[in-house]
Amino acid sequence: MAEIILDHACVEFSIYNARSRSLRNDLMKRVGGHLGGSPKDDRVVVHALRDINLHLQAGTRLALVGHNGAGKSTMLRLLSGVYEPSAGRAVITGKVSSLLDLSMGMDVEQTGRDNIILRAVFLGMTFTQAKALVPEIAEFSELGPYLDLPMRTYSSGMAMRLGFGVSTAIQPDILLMDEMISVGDVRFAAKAKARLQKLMEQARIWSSPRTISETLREYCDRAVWLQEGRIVADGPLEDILARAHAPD
Ligand SMILES: Nc1ncnc2c1ncn2[C@@H]1O[C@H](COP(=O)(O)OP(=O)(O)OP(=O)(O)O)[C@@H](O)[C@H]1O
Repeated sequence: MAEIILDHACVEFSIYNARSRSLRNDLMKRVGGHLGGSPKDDRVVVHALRDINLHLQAGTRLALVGHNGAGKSTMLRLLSGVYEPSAGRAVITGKVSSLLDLSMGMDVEQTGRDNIILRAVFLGMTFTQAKALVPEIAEFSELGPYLDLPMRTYSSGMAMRLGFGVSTAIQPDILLMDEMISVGDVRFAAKAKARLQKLMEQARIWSSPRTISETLREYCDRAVWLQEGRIVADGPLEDILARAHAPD
């Protein structure tokens, strides 16, 4: 069963060597960080998420809204298990696919073919399952002979196609995305969008902070509004969007 429970979860980042007084003061003012222990301590602690309580069950289509720096990306990383809460609990049940960093686990010195396997294993497949994926990803990514060259010879679009192909080949229970990913020319982008939509329809829990608004309305029914790392509202998408975008 797919389910995510965040129970009074907090995420903090320590920034070391923040010696400059103006930098420290500015950071504290902007992000609510506090100075570390002793007066000689040149550490600033940024509270990226504070006291988050959230329960996502199968069927949840969640949008995260909030200004820059509100904590949306940190929340996705917490939901995917990349970050552990510094306080509180995060209980994640189900297979999570995170389209946040498409090339994580890949090695630019290896060929595209080998990197399909590396990335798939990184995402939780066995070596045998990963090997079986290669023909389908090779066809989807349309890299032709480049597939047998080291990835450092690829353009950024080519690397993106490969990473996107592998990341979307795995059927997740929980799908987390940062934004609608652009993967090349118009024809390929249409093909990629169709693949992504299939994945979004099949995932049991789906969450993203940055999608084009039509997609947000098409796919999400619930929204969480974040401000300075706290949830200030959680409810039906249209209500939250109206509140979040209302003039002060
Ligand atoms: N690795 C990190 N080290 C230190 N501080 C961080 C780190 N990652 C995020 N932060 C801080 O945590 C806070 C929340 O950042 P986050 O990236 O989650 O915001 P966001 O809502 O996704 O912003 P944006 O819309 O601009 O991408 C910000 O103050 C940011 O500076």
